[in-house]
Amino acid sequence: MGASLGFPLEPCAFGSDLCHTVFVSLWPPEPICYPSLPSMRRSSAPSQLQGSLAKKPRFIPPGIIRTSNLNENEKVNELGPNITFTEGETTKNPLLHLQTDSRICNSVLSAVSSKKSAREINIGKSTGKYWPKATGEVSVDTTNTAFVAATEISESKGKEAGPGHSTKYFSVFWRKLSKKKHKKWEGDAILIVSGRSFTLKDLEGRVIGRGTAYTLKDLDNLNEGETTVIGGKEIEVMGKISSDDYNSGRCFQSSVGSSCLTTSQITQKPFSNPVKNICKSNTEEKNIDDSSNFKPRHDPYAQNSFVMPRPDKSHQWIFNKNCLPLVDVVVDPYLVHHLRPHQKEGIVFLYECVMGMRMNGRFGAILADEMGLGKTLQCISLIWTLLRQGLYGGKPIIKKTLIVTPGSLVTNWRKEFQKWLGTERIKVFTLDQAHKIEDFIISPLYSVLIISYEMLLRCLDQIKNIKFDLLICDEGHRLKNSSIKTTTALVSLSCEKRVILTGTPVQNDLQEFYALIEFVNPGILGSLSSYRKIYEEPIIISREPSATQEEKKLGEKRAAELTRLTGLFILRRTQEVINKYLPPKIESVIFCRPGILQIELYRKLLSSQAVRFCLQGILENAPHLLCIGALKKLCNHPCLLFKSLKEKENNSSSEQYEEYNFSEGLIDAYPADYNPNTFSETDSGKLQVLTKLLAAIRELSPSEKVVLVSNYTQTLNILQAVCTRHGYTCTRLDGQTPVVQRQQIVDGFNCKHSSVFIFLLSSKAGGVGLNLIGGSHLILYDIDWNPATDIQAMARVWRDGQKHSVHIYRLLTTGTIEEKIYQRQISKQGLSGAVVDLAKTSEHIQFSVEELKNLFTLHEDSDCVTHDLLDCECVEKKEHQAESLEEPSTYRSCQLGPNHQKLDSKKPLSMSQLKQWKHFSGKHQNLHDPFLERIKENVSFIFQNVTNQAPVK
Ligand SMILES: Nc1ncnc2c1ncn2[C@@H]1O[C@H](COP(=O)(O)OP(=O)(O)OP(=O)(O)O)[C@@H](O)[C@H]1O
Ligand SMILES: [Mg+2]
Repeated sequence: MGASLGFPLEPCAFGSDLCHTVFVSLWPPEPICYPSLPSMRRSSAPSQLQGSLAKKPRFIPPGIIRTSNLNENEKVNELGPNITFTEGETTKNPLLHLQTDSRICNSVLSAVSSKKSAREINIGKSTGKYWPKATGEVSVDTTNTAFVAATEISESKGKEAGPGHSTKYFSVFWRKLSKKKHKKWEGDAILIVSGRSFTLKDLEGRVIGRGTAYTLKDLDNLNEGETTVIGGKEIEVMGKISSDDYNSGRCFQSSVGSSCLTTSQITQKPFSNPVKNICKSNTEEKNIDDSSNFKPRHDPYAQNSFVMPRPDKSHQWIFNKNCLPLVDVVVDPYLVHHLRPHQKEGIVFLYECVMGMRMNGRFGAILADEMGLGKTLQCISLIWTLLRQGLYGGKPIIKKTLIVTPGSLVTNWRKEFQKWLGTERIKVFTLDQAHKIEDFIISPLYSVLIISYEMLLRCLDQIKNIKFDLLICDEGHRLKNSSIKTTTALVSLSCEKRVILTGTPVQNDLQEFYALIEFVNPGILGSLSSYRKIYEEPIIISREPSATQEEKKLGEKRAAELTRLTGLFILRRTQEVINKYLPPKIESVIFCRPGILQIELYRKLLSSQAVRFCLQGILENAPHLLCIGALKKLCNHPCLLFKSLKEKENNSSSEQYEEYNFSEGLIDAYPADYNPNTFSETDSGKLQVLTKLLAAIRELSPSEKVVLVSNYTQTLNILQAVCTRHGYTCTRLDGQTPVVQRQQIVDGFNCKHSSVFIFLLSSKAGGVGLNLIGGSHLILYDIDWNPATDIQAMARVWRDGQKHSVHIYRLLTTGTIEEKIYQRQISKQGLSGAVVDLAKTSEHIQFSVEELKNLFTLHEDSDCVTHDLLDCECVEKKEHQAESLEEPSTYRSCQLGPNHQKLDSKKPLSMSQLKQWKHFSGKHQNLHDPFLERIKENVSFIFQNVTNQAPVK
């Protein structure tokens, strides 16, 4: 390619003697088509190439970075006399061509020592599926890689197309009709023509003109360069657009995400002639006499070396202005032998993103690996590599890194640095009460600052004055709202290499998704309004049941395009990739029979005026949240409801309770001398099960520990009281725990020699990010509307480093609202494949009257309403009665017939998947699980699933 480019083939002055260890770029290594720099969007439009450019300022849609103000001609001149374009290439983006042309990669690398071929970049070996390429293309193992975004989201209104006509699309310039002499085009637009009607849309997707009654001939025969007047606007046709380009939305943002040359570097730095560069580098070279800089820091040819992908020519062109030799970036072997294959893949992904190798001019990434996959280690490896090494002349890529994380994880980050790099290699600074930001600022020792989101806001002014080259936001889904203070604060930092880490899927809400993307790669999806028009609206419309085929198709295409675009810088792998490193996990959903007092109170509550009011269908101001809250409290323990009723009774401002006569008769249902502080364990089905379970664990596995999770502080108080009653040592982490103490508490629990038996955890306060591998039994005492909260909590113990088999118990009160919430979690969320966001609570859920009716029903005669709903064959055959827990999970009694689906753990558990779990009535003779055996008296039903079960010999 580019054969006609007369590039002077001058070898780089550094050189050949380094060839055996360094891959030296012979700049320019071979003839390259250098690009014309401006936005390439419509440079091929004949109207622009016909000399009319000056009077038609190019319109750049928001979000597309302008490359230069120069016009085409000027740029071509700047390329110098030796550079010409081959015919036809002036109208393309040669760089884009370069990047997608694998030959380029080959030719660059051919300058490398012949050892290269004998050598393998070892991550390729280890995963067998992933191979980094110097071209910036990346192939990712898609079996375990679910790129976040929108496979579920689908799609739009193709109103512009009338029936029976093929729709045509044109890119046009437009301006208002005017009699002025010197008229200017106002912008680019897309003209959609269908039969006798047309729609004109600007590049933000807004309709700026619409009309009918044009003769078919007029509109159908529009040709490039032709001008016409439609709907009061003058247009000039620049070219036809394929329906595919329109449907995918590419025509609106064609330079976004397409790896074409839209880099901010080019915007910021003046275009420089490679010939001049060479001269410049020759002089600079004299100043650089430390040739050892040009050696890779670690031997790239050593066995198991882990070498980062090399840059392609366009990257070199942009970032290696001084023509420094290219040096292999090799991850420290000290780290490499710990890395799992998926972590190597993740490190390459992060490296390519922050280096701008995946998308020119974009340096952001979202690593959305599921919980426990070691996002921390992947980042530490990245930081350590970039701090010490660099592609061009070996110059380190970053100097200072800022890590922002929830308060409870600040110390954990420091400990992870120590764990993986020791104390000597790197100095990290954690900001807390004892360590002030001033100390970080004045000390040259520290290259990493770890800070909580809260502290960031407090020290923002000082932090803004520090130059950070890399910004990592842990549990970064909190940045989904662009107007909150934290996001605004982080956006105000000038650092352009930004990484968000999150274990929570980010694509469920398209606007929040936009906010996260906008944070890491500002402008990549255009302005919010254009994003809405081009992606969000068509996608949402296409999901409505009333959507036409056309709308569905458009929405699907737009969703696919959004996935493609964002997939370049979002990576998500699921738990399965580390399953093999983890011990077995036995997950049980336990349906606990409610106590007598519970049932009585429950009935009373359901017949209360408040509940009746909710069911009348007037949902506005209905007290349904109040009722739901009361039922949930009752399920946890009647004493919780008693306390809140008494509080409300004494509190005259609680109009709500009075208005609906809420406590009417309820208090009377409690024994006259009821004392909530000396509560009885038998009054709550779940508490009875819990105490028996704790006793069984204590007795049968005395060395094992328990994590006990609740969403409510008051419930944790009860659970803590139970621990004290039974003499169990416990520790507690909830929203009130001071941040500085959190890690200490976690460490104390995880310590092998600690005497603490139970870790009481408030899932909302401390669920995210914590490692509680000291515990091997995790009990979820109550259920949250949001499956993400529960999933987060469950992931705390089944993690790397866990030595015991893990038991997860989810306690639900049979027949009550808890079962309904569970069903909602697994049916709605499971079916859509989505996990709602952590911040969503029942306040965000809209309930229909039907749903409320269902919620406010007590099923007293069922052992398990959830199982009744499954339509399971075992009901007739009574198979589950006979099933043994020891059977491997492949031998399930309730396999679905033709509807049988393979378990797909990438999605939350669905109803049909639940059917495939082993399940038993509490009356079952032999549960073959010593812990469950001890509790079965109070249990009506159990579902159980075993992951990573040791093979049966
Ligand atoms: N390659 C590895 N070998 C052994 N242990 C590892 C490895 N990678 C990570 N770990 C350990 O696994 C645990 C989980 O890692 P980490 O906290 O980074 O997970 P995460 O992806 O951030 O999860 P979350 O989303 O829950 O925060 C940590 O204790 C970490 O030290
Ligand atoms: Mg984490």
